[in-house]
Amino acid sequence: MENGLSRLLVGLSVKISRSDGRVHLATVKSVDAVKSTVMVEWAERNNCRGKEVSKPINTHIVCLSVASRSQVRQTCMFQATAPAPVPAPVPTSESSQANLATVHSSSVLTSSEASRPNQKFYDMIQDFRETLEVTPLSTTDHIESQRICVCVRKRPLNKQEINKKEIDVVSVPGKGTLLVHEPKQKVDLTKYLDNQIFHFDYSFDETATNDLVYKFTAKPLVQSIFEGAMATCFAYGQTGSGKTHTMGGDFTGRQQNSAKGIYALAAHDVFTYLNHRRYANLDLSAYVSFFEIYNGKVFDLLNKKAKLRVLEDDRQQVQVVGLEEVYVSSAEEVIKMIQMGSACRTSGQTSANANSSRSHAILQIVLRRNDRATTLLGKFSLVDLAGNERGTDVSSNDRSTLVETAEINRSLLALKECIRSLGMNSDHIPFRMSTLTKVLRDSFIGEKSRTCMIAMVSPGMASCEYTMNTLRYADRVDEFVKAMEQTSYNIKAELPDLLNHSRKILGLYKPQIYYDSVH
Ligand SMILES: Nc1ncnc2c1ncn2[C@@H]1O[C@H](COP(=O)(O)OP(=O)(O)OP(=O)(O)O)[C@@H](O)[C@H]1O
Repeated sequence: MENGLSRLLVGLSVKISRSDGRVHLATVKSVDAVKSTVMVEWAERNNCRGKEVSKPINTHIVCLSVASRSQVRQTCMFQATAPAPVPAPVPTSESSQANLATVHSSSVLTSSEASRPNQKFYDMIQDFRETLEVTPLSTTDHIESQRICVCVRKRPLNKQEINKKEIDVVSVPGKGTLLVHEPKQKVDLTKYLDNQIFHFDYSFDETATNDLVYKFTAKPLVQSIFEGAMATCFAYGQTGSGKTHTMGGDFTGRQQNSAKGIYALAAHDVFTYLNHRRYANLDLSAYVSFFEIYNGKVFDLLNKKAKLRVLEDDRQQVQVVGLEEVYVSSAEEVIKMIQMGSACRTSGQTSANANSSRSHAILQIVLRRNDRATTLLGKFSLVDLAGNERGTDVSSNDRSTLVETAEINRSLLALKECIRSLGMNSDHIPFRMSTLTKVLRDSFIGEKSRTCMIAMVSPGMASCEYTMNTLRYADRVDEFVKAMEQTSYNIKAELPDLLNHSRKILGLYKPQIYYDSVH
C-alpha cells in the first residue's frame, strides 16, 4: 500500500491542502523523498512553487498520514493532479517504509503540524515564497568584470537548527537579490513579516557549491594579479555563517577538505596562469604567506604562530617584519600550507589568547619576478574575517571581550571605509585605522586594485538580527561603490534638466536650441 502511494506521488504535482485552508503546491521528485522522515516537511521545504504545477488531467484526493522517525504522526490531505501515469523504478527498503505509517482514502484532514515553534511565521514565509520567481545562478551565467564586487551567500540550515525546527527566514530568488523575512509582532500581538529586500552583484542560495561561488567571486580576480594588480577577497559574516567553509574548504565531520575552498581553487588557477605561455615571458614565481590578526596583533600561521610586528616606513610602505613567505611550485604545495596554517589556527583556539572566530586569517599568494630583487608583480589576499556578531553586543562586561570587540569593530569599520575610498579613487585611504587595513594597505591603492566581498548569512530565525547586520554592512559597501559608479553617468544624464531649470529661472529658456546643442 505504502509502495503504491509512493509510486502514485512520484513525478506528480501535488497540492497540499491544510486544515487552516492554506494550500501548498509541490512536485514530488522521488520515492525516497516521499519516504524520508516527514513527507509534509519535505514537500514544504522543497518545491512549493505554484508555477511548477502543470495543468491537471485528472484529479484525485488522497489523505496521507506519515510518522516521522520521532514517531510524531502527521496527517495531510493531498489533491494530486496527475499529468501522466508515472513510471517509477522503485528501490524499496524496509527501513524507509517504516516511516510511512498509514494511508487513508479519506478527505478528512487532521493536521498536527503546529508542533513547530513559530509555525505561523513559517506559514507566512511559505506563502510568500510561493509568489517568488526563482532564477538561481548557474555556471553558464555571464560574469561581469568589476573593480569592486559585493555578493551574498546563504548557507543551509544545519543539523542543530533542523532538530530545533528553526525556520529559514532567508530567500534567494537569484539575480543578486536576497530577501529576509523578518518576523515581527504588532502591539496587538498580530504577527507579520517585514520582508526586506537586498540587491548585490550576485546572491548564492543554500544549494550553491564553493566552486560556483568561486567562479563568480575570486576567479575573475586571479588574472588581474598577473597584470600587476593587488586583489583581495573577503569573507564576512557572523560566527557559523560559513566563512571558513567558503574560504578554507568544506567539512566532513571535523575534517576540513582544504582542496575545496576558495583558497585552494584560487591557487589552482594561479598555477594554470603561471604555466600559460601568455605569462611565461614574465618569468614569475609564486610565494605564499598565511597569518592571522588577533586583537590588533599579527601571528604567523606558517611559523608556529610567531608574533610579528607591523612597521611603516617613511614612504608609507607597510611591512610585516619577519613574515614567512614560502616559495611554492604547485597548487598542492599551497594546499599543504593551508592545512598547516589552519591546523595552527585551530590549535590556538584552546590556548588562552586566541579564538579563530575572533581573528582575521589572511592567505596571500604573491607573484614575484625572478630578478635579483624578486620584484613584486601582484598579490592576491584572501581574507577570512573575524565573526561580526559580537561587534554590536555590548552586554558582556568581561574586559578582554570588550577589548576584542572594540578591535574587531574598529577593523571592520576601517575596512568598509578603505573599500569606499578605493571605490572613490580617493587619495586618502584611512588604512591606519586598524592593523587589518594597515597590512592590506597596498590592496586599496592603485588603479588596478580589485576587491570582492562575500557576505555570509545564516538562514535561521534565531540569527535574523545578525543576518540583517551583515547585509546592512555589505549593502553600505555596495551602495556607496555603485553610487560612485552612477555619479558620472547621472551628472551627464541630468545635466540637460539642471540647465533647463536654471535657464527657466533666469528667463533664458530656449529648450530647442539648448537641446540641440547638448546632443
Ligand atoms: N554553504 C554551506 N553548506 C554546507 N555547510 C555549510 C555551509 N556553510 C557553512 N557550513 C557549515 O556550517 C558550519 C559553520 O561554518 P564555518 O565554520 O565555515 O563558519 P564561520 O563563519 O567560519 O564561523 P567562525 O567565524 O566561528 O569561524 C560548519 O560545520 C560548516 O561545514
